[in-house]
Amino acid sequence: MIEVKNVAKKFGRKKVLKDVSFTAEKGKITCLIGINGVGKTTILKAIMGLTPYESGEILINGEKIHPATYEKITFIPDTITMLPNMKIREAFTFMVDFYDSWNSERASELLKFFRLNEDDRISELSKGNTAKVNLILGLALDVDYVLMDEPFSGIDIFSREQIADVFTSHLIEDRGVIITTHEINDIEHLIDKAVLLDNGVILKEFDTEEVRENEGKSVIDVMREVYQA
Ligand SMILES: Nc1ncnc2c1ncn2[C@@H]1O[C@H](COP(=O)(O)OP(=O)(O)OP(=O)(O)O)[C@@H](O)[C@H]1O
Repeated sequence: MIEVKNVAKKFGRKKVLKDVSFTAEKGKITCLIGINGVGKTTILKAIMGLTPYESGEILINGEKIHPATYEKITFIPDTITMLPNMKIREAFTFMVDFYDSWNSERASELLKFFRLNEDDRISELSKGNTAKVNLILGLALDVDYVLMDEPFSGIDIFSREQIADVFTSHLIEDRGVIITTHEINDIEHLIDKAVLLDNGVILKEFDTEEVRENEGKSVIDVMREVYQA
């Protein structure tokens, strides 16, 4: 489990995170929802140990992040971090060199799933295909948790559907996934848990299926109640 406990973070004098607490479990897709600039990326970076925070605590499987944790968790940023002149194949080789947890078989399977060619150069890919390669770079790692920053942002409906298919396939297996989004519509049916963020605090954290069954409400219904209250 990933446990974010009372995390506070400032950039200069601006308090971006005031008191953020939530959990994300293995085997579940947790979605961190909030408008642009609310601090979603900052939370993912804090979980990864990529940005310091003033107070609070973040635990991954009960432990604070340490070097060995990077074989258990990965972060897929919203822009690709590979050099543009690399071919997809070269990006994969780079990953092999850096991560013990790289699973070449899964990478090939994902490449086939997305109908991409390993000889394609990253700089020559469309926006949607770049997003798919970026996703493969994270999903082909045998890790417990995958953090994805806006994986559906700015890409066409067919690419979005293809990416959504990955979430319901064996390629995710029993991993814990945290996705951020400011646009819930396309992914509402995929997520197990929603975490609503605003003004530096978590306004609500809920099990989407439970709320649907017990209260007959969709994620959007709950968002309306919470954000428009
Ligand atoms: N390195 C930084 N220095 C100063 N301010 C920053 C820095 N990084 C982020 N911020 C500010 O912190 C706030 C939260 O940013 P963050 O990127 O976490 O938001 P977000 O919810 O992920 O937004 P988006 O949906 O647009 O990606 C923003 O107001 C942003 O301007």
